Amino acid sequence: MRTIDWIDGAVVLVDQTRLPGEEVYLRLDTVAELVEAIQRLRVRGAPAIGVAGALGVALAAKQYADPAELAAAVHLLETARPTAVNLARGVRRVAALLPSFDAALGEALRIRDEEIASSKAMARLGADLVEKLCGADARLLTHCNTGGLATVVEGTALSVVFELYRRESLGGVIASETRPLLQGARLTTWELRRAGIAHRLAVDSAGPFLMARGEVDAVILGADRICANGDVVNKVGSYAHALGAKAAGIPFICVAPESTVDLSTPSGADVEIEDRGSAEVAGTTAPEGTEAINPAFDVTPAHLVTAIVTDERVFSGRADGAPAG
Ligand SMILES: CSC[C@H]1O[C@H](OP(=O)(O)O)[C@H](O)[C@@H]1O
Repeated sequence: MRTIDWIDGAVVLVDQTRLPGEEVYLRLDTVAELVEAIQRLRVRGAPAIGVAGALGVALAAKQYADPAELAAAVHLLETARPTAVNLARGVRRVAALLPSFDAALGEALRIRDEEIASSKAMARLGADLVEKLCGADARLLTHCNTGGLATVVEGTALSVVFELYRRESLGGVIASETRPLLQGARLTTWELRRAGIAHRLAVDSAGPFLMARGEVDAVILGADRICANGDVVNKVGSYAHALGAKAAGIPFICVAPESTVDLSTPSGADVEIEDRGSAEVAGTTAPEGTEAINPAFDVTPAHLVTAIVTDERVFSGRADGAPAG
């Protein structure tokens, strides 16, 4: 089953807030329902929300005949979450074909199919790189969730893990839990268990120490936006893992499709980092009224990134191909 798809005139997606306990599929018939799903992370992950936004524009074309209402719906989709470039990019690409519903849906389905193909290509390129850098049986640490749940099928960084497993060249996987929403603890473990891949869970802050202790051969994770200078914007905690990898002298590998590369954004300093508010961090743990700071993403500077694997290339340094400054 795909994470998200267009079925019988509606967007159908697995509600990731119900995982790992319940695999529940939602049928969304309105733009408002889809925007809520994106904002609540019922659907999440840069490529997946790019597909969601694209399909949402088709939904809008079906729902709104009035041009002003249609434009308002498109804006709600485009701004549902600010950091992953895929969302706004997918929305804008399909919105260019409005008001035709058929043209919009056709383009949205092309974006869906492109992400499916991207996952397969990243799996091959990424597994080749891990074997080149680490030899066989690499012990990998991964952060957040980058499997099929973050795309449509297979995933980005986790598609490399799946490919190494298929090649019988995977030495182990540590999934960091990824506070506060626990994408690693809830979703990556669910995907690895379903695939029959042995793994262990670790608290986020253990990552650098496990690397220093020689228990990790490479860090492999995804991205929400790769900037022109090669800075990687990804789930908060990625930067700490990158510092740990640098200190331990092991590779730090980012895996993301070209749809996540944004050459119009010069560096990570130019990216809006979504702050999701106190409640997700303070929750029921901290005393009532405790204020929390909750950036959902952080920026790993290009100099800490060993390599970026996309569906088309493997590179280090600048993403735009310009000479290093
Ligand atoms: C393959 S994209 C995965 C990427 O998206 C996640 O963010 P969120 O769960 O908030 O949508 C995280 O940054 C992952 O690395």
